[in-house]
Amino acid sequence: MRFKPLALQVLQQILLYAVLFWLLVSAVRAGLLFSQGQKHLAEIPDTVNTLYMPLLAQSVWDVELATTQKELASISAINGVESVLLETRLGQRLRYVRPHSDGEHHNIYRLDVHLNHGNRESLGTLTLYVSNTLVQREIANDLISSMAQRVLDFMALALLIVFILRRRFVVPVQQLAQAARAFVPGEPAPAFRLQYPAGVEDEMTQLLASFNAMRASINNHLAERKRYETALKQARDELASRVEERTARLDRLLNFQQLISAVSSRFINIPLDEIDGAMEQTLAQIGTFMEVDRCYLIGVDQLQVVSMVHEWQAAGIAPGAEGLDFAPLSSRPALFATLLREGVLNIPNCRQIPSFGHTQTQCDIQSLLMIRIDYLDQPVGVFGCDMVHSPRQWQDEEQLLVRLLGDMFANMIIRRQQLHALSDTQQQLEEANAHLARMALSDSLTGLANRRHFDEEKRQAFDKARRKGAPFALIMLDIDFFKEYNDHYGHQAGDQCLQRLAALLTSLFTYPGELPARIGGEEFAVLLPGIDYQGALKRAEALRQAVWDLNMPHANSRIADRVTVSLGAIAMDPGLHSGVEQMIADADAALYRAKASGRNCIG
Ligand SMILES: Nc1nc2c(ncn2[C@@H]2O[C@H](COP(=O)(O)OP(=O)(O)OP(=O)(O)O)[C@@H](O)[C@H]2O)c(=O)[nH]1
Repeated sequence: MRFKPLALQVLQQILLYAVLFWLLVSAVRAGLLFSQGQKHLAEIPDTVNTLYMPLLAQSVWDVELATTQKELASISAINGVESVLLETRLGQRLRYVRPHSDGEHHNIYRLDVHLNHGNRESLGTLTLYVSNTLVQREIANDLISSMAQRVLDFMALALLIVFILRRRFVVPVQQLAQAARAFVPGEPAPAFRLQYPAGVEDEMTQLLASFNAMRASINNHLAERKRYETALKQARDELASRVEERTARLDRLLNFQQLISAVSSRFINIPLDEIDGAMEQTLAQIGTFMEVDRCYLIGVDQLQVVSMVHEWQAAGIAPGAEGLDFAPLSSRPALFATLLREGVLNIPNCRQIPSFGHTQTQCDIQSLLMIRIDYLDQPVGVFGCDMVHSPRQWQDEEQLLVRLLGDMFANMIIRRQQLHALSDTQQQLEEANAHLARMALSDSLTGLANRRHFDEEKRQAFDKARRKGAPFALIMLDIDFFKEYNDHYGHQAGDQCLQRLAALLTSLFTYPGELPARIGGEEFAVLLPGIDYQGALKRAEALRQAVWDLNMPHANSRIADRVTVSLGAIAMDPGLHSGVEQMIADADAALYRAKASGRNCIG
């Protein structure tokens, strides 16, 4: 857009409105002048009659030509009178034309020339030639001169207005515009001043004040906004760091939960032989998670005697609980006594505790966190973590973790103790059961298989031999004159005799499947799988000879000076023996035959 100075615009506006105003005023004025001119023209005859006629008539009466001409000149000078013609009754014609007249006239007035006093006889005729143009010209001249005057006035006034406008308005506005252009929001600047008369207060000074106020307001606003932005940025940064911290904490809590969950699921229904390994594994997990240098679990029994020690160390860290022996905790350094009493030891800086270095074997520890593990209000152990390389301020959540793990360890220590007790009981029970089983199957006096055991085994051996078509034999034997032996040596000696014979049988029949048994008071039998009749006879003879060789004195025997036995040997004959009982009966019969044949022989 083209720049157009404000003063010029104002001037043009004033000129425009002034011209319009002047045109209006001039039109009114022209109308008034025209009306006055018309009236003046109409009044010319009366004016001449009233003002000029007396002197003119007197001069004509007196025939004073000079005066007459002078009067005619005066009449012709009346505005609108183009020329006058005086025609006297004496035939005199005097014409007087207005100077610079164009000879044009529109109205002609004829006036009778006569004296007003005395003789009113007509002295002649005065003819007036009146022209409108003269009046119009007069009006035009008036208007032109008026306009010229006003133009001059306006020019002077306009120059004055422009000068004042420029000094009081344009220049200050330009200065303000320049100041506004140079204004940099946010940069401090002194209040702007105008080159303006001092002590004046008007719209311009108000505009200046408003401009300065607006500038100050913008700067204040910007400063406040900057403060807000700074505060907002700080709040945002703080929020971001809190979110980051919170996220890390949540991650840690999640890992914490996963650790607790992993540990608890590991410990559920864990068998006794895996508990110690699981504790070691858990300590390693906890130590790694908590980023400590050592963590350890010490179990104590009801007398608070150390019963279990597990420890994990980070790489390059020496064991701390290695030196612990299995002695009462109360005999330990004061540290443990304090722990047993207080329940927890949270020592961020061990070097600040003078007694620590003297009482604790692990003098390298800088920080430690230990808790007493309780079960049903009784101490069952100690769980702790050490920092060796650097001191550590233990966090609340770490203490919580240690407590939770302590509770889980408490259960495991108790479970371990209970499983150990249960295992001991089971072992005792198994031993008792085995003893009972042995008791049920063996003879209490001699330790040989008893009758029940013999009956079960003989059936199985018989069936097996029948099934496989293998040979199978058995020997039955009975001490000769044992009643007399008892009678002579006493029942206790009789028992010892039975025991010696049993020991002999045990030493002689050691092949797999061979079973010596006591089947009656002084009756014995031997199962011989895989042995035929000839083999049975040989083994029976060897036995008889061995008994003989024992040389147990028997004073009341009627056949020898020592204890002897009679034997019956029989081998399985599938054609004769449909069951083992038939074999037993045959063996019994053979033994009977041996007895009948004089004893100390094989039937
Ligand atoms: N000391 C002792 N004696 C027993 C035991 N069991 C049985 N006897 C005795 O063994 C004796 C068996 O006597 P008998 O059946 O008459 O047989 P015997 O005297 O050996 O005569 P023969 O067999 O015909 O040679 C009885 O006197 C029983 O009291 C035992 O466990 N200990």
